[in-house]
Amino acid sequence: MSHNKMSFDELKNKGNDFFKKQNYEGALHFYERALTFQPESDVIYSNMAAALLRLERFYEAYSCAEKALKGGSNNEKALYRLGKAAYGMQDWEKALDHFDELHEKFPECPFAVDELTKTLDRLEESHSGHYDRQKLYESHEKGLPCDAAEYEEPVEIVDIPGKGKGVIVNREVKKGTLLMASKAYAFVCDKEQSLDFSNDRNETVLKMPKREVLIGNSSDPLAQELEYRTVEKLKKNPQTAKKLYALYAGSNFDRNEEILDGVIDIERIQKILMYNRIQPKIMFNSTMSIFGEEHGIGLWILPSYINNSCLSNAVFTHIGDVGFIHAVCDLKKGDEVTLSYLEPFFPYKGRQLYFQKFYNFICKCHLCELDRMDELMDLQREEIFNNLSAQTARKPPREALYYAAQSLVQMRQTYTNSRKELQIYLIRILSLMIGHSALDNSLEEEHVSLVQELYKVLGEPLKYTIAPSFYISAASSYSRQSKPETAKKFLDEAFEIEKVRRGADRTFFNYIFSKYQSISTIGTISETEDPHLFKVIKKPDMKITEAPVPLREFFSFGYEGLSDKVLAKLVGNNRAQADPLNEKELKALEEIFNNSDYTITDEHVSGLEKGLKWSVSTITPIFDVFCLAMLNDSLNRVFCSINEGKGEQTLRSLNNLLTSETPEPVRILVCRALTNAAAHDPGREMLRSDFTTVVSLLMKQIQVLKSSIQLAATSALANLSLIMFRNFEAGESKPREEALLALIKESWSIQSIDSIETAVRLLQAIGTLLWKDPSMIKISKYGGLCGFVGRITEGFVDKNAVPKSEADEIVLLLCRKIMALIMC
Ligand SMILES: C[S@@+](CC[C@H](N)C(=O)[O-])C[C@H]1O[C@@H](n2cnc3c(N)ncnc32)[C@H](O)[C@@H]1O
Repeated sequence: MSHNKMSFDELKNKGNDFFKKQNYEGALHFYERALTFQPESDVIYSNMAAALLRLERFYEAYSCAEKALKGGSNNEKALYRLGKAAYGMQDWEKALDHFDELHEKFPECPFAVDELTKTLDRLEESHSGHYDRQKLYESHEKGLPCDAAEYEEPVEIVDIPGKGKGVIVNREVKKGTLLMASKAYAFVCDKEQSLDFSNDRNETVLKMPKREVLIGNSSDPLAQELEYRTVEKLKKNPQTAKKLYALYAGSNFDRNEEILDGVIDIERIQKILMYNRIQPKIMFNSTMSIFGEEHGIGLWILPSYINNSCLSNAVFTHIGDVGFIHAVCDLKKGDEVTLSYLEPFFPYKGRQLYFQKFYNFICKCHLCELDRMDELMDLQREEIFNNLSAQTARKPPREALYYAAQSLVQMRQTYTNSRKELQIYLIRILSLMIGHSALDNSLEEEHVSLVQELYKVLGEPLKYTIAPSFYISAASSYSRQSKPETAKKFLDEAFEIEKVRRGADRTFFNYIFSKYQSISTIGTISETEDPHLFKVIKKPDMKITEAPVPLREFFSFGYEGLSDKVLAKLVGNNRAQADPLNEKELKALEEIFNNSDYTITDEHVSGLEKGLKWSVSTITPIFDVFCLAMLNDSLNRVFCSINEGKGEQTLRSLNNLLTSETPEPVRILVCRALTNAAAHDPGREMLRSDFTTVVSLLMKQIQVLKSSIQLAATSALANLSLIMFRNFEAGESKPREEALLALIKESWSIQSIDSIETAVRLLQAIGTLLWKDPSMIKISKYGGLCGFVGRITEGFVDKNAVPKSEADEIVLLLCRKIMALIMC
């Protein structure tokens, strides 16, 4: 039937069909046409309200629900939709009135009480500023919307000479006070990065009334998506144009200009986003916080009015799209609220360039004024720091600390006493030293005392941007040294800071801490006497008890899981050989197998040598023994040393066996032998002698879809990464690059990973391979390693869902850690 000839009922039914199929735009089209027959139809208005609610076009939904209510046929639905629309408009009073009426008139309505309770919660938040952060956090983690009201009681927007508009406090407030809470106008979470932000969206924007189109000028997909969502929000709720267009958009735009309804001023929106969007990861380096997992980019209207100070008196944090601003100093009535648009970690010149380039202003805050007066000294400081960075770049941690300690003395001398609290370069050196000391377990004492030293140097405001992660890392160190008391002290300090900067109470802090502290200290905090503090990672089912990156020790395949059948098979297979092992040699291999206290003799060596020449169909029991022999210092030397032993020959034979013609059980054992070879120096030397080939061959084994072979190969790979990492620390970088290239090259042929243990090993191997080397990170970035890491992770964990097991969590954490490494 032609649509033009449809009756009212047919149009209504058609609309309902579309609604059921969740095509709300389609439904609206037919409802609107039905209205041409019956312009006052309350049923149609009520249905339209429902469709508009689904489309989040709250203002129109409200007006349709009002009309439906006037018609009066089904007041229950109309009232409910009216309340929902008011809720979407964040008009809590109105929503409360409608839900109240709904409850009163229709006490049986199943939704009324829930909606009333929710609305009352929002009203309470908007008046008291009390939020259930854990609930918000859990919603966000589950990918659900974060339901929260705005709060702005203690602040006001005013004109600030020389800065345009700004925010002041309208009363005296104490440090830690919540100054505002704001629901983002538009928001994109980092977790969504893997989503395909569709390309044809630009077209939608182009079709709209506009002045000029510049869309797509930003290359960051998150920023582009934010722009898209901002425009979408405005399109759906044009009534919000006024508050959006009132934001600062640079000197070429008059924020008071009347803009016709429905006009999407793209150029202005882009400028508004440029000047006002908040991206904590980049601006405040919040990876340094234990809450660093919550990242995103958003436009928050009220916080957009806050100006910059490099030593800000407030701090921005967010849970999903709900932004919070807390005072981090006591403030007097009328004081301007400030945020640091950029970590003050950056030196003066860098900060100024950043502000000029991205925000078009010259910062005259207290820190910048001091730095400006001190500019010559700052140049000298920069030089000292840059020299130190170059000097320590590829040095082992101990040596790096030695140089840094000297620079620290030099740096101290560049500061006069009057600059006690603002010694950014001292902080930078100390942070660098903390970073180095964290790489070496034997430097734990130094690590902790450096953190303490940093604390003395940090001024109040800096504590809130820089400190918590350092406290946590010192707490972990003490915990590892079995000093739970001191560990707890540091953890308490971290809590005190998080209490101020994000209003965390102890329960929430512990909740987040137990969930995320493992990002930086995964699997390394041992149980302490205070189990509620260091609950940490429970042992996952699959025995992934440790998953550190970079790896701390070599993996090895031990005696567990071997049965006496191996020996019986050895004896049996020996009988079938043309040149069998003699009694003494058999006995010697038995000793290796039983790990009895043996001193190596010629028979141990000759037995293995002979055995390794057996055919692939009979060789497995020999390999079982050979794997164990690799763990023995002397046998490892005999078979692996390049200079004194048969290293070259052994590696060649092992490599030759890693072809597809070799039966899988043998290849598994070869991978295990390669893994175990790393147990001693000669074995490491052997593996180092031809990294590239070994890495390629191991990666090929991962292409076989079987857990045992994948696990053996990834374990060997992880060991190789650790060898390379250690050599890199000692100044050698070339083989690492070659190995990485080989890994990337082979990675594309890996279809699937069979077990979560393998995923963990592989991620650890990759993380260790990249650790701390900018050139490797560059290769990874451009070589597409991120995609590979993402694929490994996605095979096990839905990135947007809550991990179901500890093992899932470890995979996710490793993935995040590697991504952070690559994307930083
Ligand atoms: C996020 S907005 C802040 C609110 C803005 N002042 C307004 O009028 O809406 C950022 C812009 O504010 C101005 N601004 C921020 N901090 C400033 C400061 N410390 N000194 C001068 N201007 C500043 C710059 O123009 C910057 O691009």
